[in-house]
Amino acid sequence: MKSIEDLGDLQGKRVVIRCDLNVPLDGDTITDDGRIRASLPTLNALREAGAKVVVLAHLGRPKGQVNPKYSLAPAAKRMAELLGVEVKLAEDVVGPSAQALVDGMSAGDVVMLENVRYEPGEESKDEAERQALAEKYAAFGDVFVSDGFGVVHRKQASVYDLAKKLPNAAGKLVKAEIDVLKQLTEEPARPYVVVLGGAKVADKLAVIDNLLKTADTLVIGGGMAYTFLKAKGYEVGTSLLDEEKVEVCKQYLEQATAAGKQILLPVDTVVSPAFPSGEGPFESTVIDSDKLPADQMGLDIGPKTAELFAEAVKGAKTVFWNGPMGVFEVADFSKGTKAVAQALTEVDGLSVVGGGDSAAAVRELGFSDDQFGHISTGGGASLEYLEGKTLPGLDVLG
Ligand SMILES: Nc1ncnc2c1ncn2[C@@H]1O[C@H](COP(=O)(O)OP(=O)(O)OP(=O)(O)O)[C@@H](O)[C@H]1O
Ligand SMILES: O=C(O)[C@H](O)COP(=O)(O)O
Repeated sequence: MKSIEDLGDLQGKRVVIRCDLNVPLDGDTITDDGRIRASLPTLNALREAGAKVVVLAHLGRPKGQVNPKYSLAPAAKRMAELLGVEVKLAEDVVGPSAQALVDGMSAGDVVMLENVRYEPGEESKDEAERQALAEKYAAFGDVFVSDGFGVVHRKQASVYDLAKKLPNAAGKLVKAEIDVLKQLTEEPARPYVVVLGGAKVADKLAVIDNLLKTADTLVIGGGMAYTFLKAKGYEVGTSLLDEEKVEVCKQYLEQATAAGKQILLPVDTVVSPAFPSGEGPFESTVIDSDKLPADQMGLDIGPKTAELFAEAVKGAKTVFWNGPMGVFEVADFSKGTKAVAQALTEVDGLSVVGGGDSAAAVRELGFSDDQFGHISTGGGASLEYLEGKTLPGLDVLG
């Protein structure tokens, strides 16, 4: 994997860079700008080298449709503030607006294209469709820099196919993330505990198979937990559930027992009649996990679980955590996430938090970055790296 220094003299060259600017938003206010800050070292280095910097990024999952809700406008504005230079945002991804802005660039300028996921080709399973879009991205640059670590697990046009079309290098963020995550794959100090939560249940259940081989204990909370609770034969009310994965979760539980590994699940749950929206206050009750009423939704781990999980975390020598334990954005459902975050700060060893919302959660709940060994910008990407999987966006570089 080359570094940006290996790309030769960048003075006046157009550098297309893939960043992960998938930041949490409340309306159009960014609630955590960590991923934008993490992109700055590479962007600054490119500008200092005299490059014309063309930023590609996604926000959310607009599924190939233009949708102003997923515009990169807030990210472009924040990037401009942090860089201290103008960041012009194109009105389209590869259309006339993008072309005009790229054509008008001078050395050191930064232009951002609109959300790459507005283009159906970006996430297409059809390689030819992705390639055709990647060709258009490539026409905007002389070289490509991959720095969106949070998205390197996706085989998508701006992450994977584009790298095949231009001389490429990994950015500073990608390099730095790998340096830390390597410590977790190469003989981690034990006990090694992995904590999983969040809402991307289908995506992240798949990593458990391999994590069961490397980690000593898996702690499962957040939206991930209910598919496991169902696999144990419990009813989960209206909680987040991936019905198709119940059988797989049963197998994971059996696999763990056979391998002498632990999977810790919530013993109690904070439930509410509906997903919280608006200002609140919200009704909430603590219920044992095997007694969830049919009309209630689990939105946080309960206090007994918080204690159980915190003990497991504190006893570890290596911990990786991805995915909040509950809907931490709402104070009533943030206690479990806070308890786990607190436990991570007390670990006598390496503690790593990964993921857009997970990083946002620890910061929003009052913790500072230096209380953890590392805060990774990658959630799914970090998990797949830890699994030992080949990540398309890394594999393609070099
Ligand atoms: N019990 C639950 N029910 C519904 N949503 C939940 C529950 N617990 C947590 N969440 C939601 O999960 C979301 C975060 O999940 P996600 O898997 O995206 O984590 P992440 O850290 O952002 O990782 P990545 O970077 O891979 O996206 C939060 O918005 C939170 O409200
Ligand atoms: O938030 C993330 O994990 C990355 O930005 C990737 O987003 P995705 O899961 O929608 O591909």
